[in-house]
Amino acid sequence: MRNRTAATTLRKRVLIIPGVTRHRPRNSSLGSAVGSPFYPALPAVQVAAVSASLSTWAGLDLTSFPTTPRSSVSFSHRTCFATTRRAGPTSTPPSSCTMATTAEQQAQLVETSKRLAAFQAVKDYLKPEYTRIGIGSGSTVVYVVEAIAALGPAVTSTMAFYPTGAQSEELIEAAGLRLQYISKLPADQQLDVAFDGADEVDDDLNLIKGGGACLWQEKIVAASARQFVCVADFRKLSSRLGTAWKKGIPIEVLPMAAPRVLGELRRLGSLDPCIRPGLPGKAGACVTDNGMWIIDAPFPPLLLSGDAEAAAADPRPVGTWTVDELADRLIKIPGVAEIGLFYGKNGLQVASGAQKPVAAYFGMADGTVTVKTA
Ligand SMILES: O=C[C@H](O)[C@H](O)[C@H](O)COP(=O)(O)O
Repeated sequence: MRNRTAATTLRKRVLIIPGVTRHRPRNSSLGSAVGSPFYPALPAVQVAAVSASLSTWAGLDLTSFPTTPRSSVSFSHRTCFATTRRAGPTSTPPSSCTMATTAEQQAQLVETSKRLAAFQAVKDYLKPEYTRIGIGSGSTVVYVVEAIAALGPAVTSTMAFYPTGAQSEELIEAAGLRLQYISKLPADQQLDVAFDGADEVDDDLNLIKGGGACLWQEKIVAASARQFVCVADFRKLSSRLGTAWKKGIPIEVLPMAAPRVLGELRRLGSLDPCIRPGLPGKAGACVTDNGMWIIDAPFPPLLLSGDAEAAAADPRPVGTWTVDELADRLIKIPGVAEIGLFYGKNGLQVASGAQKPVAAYFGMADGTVTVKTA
């Protein structure tokens, strides 16, 4: 009863904006962005509600939420809206979680959030009839593999798993899943689905990836899948790329070209781009699975196409780009192997080669999972 009341209250707060298929609470901080030159049109991303006995299904111990009273962590059917914000500290957990005071508690909260999102994404997108599954890189994907392995051989024995690098290759093998390589995938065939993490996700489901120095193989695997599904925690949910993730856009470069690429990046308005160090594990530059280096290139928050159209009358500040504009410029710089912007189309819009996810799952700090779909 308590939860039904909460859901009803939230539904009453939904604002219907003509021409926009997005749901948002009236008091969302995004409200102040509506009508501003850079944030005039809310993108066509639907924010769906997810809940439903997830803890039971995922086998989670809710007491692992260190600070939220058990009674307030509800998985019964309740509406959960995206908490997307325009800028600033978008990763600040809701007030119900501010009791997570120690670093250890915060870290635990993040891990639990990742795991919740991973189990829900696998539940929703891994169909028993699928045979080819892409597995991305990073700390969140660990839980994706855990969720898949938990389905047991009855479901997974007919599936082959395609890694995006050395880490995911090890994850697949350690989970007892069948390893296969994207180089063996016939050109006229696709993966059924690929799961991967992200460093930041914007309102149009553009992504920043590569924070862990994996992006090139990830992009190939994502673009080889009919559906790419992103799994993340609440810190990654953002309105515009570059607001929460301040380290810059990861760019994989040929080492001998790095100085020239840095120069080009500065000319495009990047604020202090730099070669990522391998420290503390390795002296010198960070070397990717592909023998390349990573340059991290910070830019001012990236606009969506709708932002740019509305701002056409005003000259944009130097270095202010839309995601698509910047990505198209970066990928053309000689020496750039691949960029950590996943942008353009998703698997619902094109038959193959899509970089953007069809859905992004965010484990929230209050124990719910928010899903954004294309
Ligand atoms: O380079 C790493 C990959 O792009 C990861 O998917 C991304 O950094 C997210 O990693 P995590 O799940 O550890 O936050």
